[in-house]
Amino acid sequence: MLRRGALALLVPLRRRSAMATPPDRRFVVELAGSELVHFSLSDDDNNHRAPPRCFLPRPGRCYSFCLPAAGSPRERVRAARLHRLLQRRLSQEQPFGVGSAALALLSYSPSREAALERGFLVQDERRAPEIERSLEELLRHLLPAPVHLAVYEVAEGGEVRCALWRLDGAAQGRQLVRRARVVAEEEPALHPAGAHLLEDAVFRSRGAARRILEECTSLIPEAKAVLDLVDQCPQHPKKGDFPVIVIEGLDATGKTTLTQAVKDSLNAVLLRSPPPSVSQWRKIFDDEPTLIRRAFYALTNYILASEIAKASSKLPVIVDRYWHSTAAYAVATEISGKVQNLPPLHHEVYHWPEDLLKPDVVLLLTVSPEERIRRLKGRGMEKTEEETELEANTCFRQKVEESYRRMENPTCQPVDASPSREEVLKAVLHLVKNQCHLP
Ligand SMILES: Nc1ncnc2c1ncn2[C@@H]1O[C@H](COP(=O)(O)OP(=O)(O)O)[C@@H](O)[C@H]1O
Ligand SMILES: Nc1ccn([C@@H]2O[C@H](COP(=O)(O)OP(=O)(O)O)[C@@H](O)[C@H]2O)c(=O)n1
Repeated sequence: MLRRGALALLVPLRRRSAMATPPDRRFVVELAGSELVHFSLSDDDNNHRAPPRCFLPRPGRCYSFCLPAAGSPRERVRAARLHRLLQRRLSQEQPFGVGSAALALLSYSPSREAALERGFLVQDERRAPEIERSLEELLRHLLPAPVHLAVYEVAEGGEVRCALWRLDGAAQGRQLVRRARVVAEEEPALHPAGAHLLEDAVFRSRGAARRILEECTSLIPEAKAVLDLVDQCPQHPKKGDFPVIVIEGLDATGKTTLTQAVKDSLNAVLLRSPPPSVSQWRKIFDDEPTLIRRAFYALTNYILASEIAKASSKLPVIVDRYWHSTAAYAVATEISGKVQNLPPLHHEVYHWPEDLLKPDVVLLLTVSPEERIRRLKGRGMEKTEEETELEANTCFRQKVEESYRRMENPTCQPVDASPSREEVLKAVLHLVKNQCHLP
């Protein structure tokens, strides 16, 4: 049974180019442990490059396919939701999941940034015929024809060979498009998804995020409610005369505790992000692909901005998370691999949006991983999927924190939040009173 709105996904994605694999197409797959493997397909007998570090379980087999990721907001929304649906099917539904794993695959062209495609590399360690059969059936059912399915095997001598098949619609037939060797490729200077962050995950303006959620109203009814709330907010709310201080940081660094204490000490207004007016819809959007989820959080920051503008005309304002959370988690989610794969310092993705009310001070609470886990356990609350991800995935946590540290104008000023509640409060009040010229 297709999920709500999934049938609408079948609105034809942009027709794929007739050539299945343009000449300079590259692939990158993220293995367990955040290791990236870059490779390409070569049928040039003079290309004696070795196969990539192996993504092929022996004596297994692998399959891969991709969806276009670039295009209009409508095309990107449908491709993102289709990708999310496939991710669920490939990890939760029989016969997948048992003895097979679906890894995130990116297909890109070094010469054509817009040619980014997102897909999966399915590892089948048992070479089970039902995996190939079920995968083909899934692709015929969910993806607009023609679909290209690559099948990888290890040939004698350790070579990795690929057969590329073209599946035309519901008909059972498939045509062999090409056979090629799989060869290792150098890691490009910039992560292939980096150039797309600004339109796919870190929105540069209220309009850019709005255009994505507008395309969701027929698929997610709550999107309309969010858009209505955003549209009631002034376009460029002005900050009042009182200081606006934002507290940022990973889960369980002590933001909730500290912001409450600072509120009491400064007789400030405490605002949280996302604001209460939209928090009932978070679970719905947290369940969506990054493109839609981050557009939701980006828009909630604009709703929060109008609340900050009003509150800061009367009292100091302390904010628990704001735009830096949205951007840092978006970057860390979209950029696979390790910290070194993040966009470089001063990249536009770290710059505050021109049309969003800017705070006076942003403090980044930092604690050791061990202290965070202690506090997570101490909090005893149900862990969100993301917190579980953070706890399980040191690499993801490092990418979030490093993204926070790279933010500019305003920067996120690190504050050691490991000491006691009282000591952290004292240090923060000292910082804030100095920087905001408070008595
Ligand atoms: N300075 C601190 N020292 C020890 N425990 C703390 C400190 N600050 C917060 N905690 C505890 O850590 C847990 C997480 O704090 P919380 O404020 O909820 O973090 P966040 O809002 O960043 O997720 C809570 O149980 C809280 O009581
Ligand atoms: N302005 C914001 C606020 C939260 N978020 C997302 O919401 C997640 C957790 O928010 P939360 O408030 O439940 O987490 P805690 O503050 O309780 O640690 C963050 O990890 C972000 O992914 C966001 O993207 N943008």
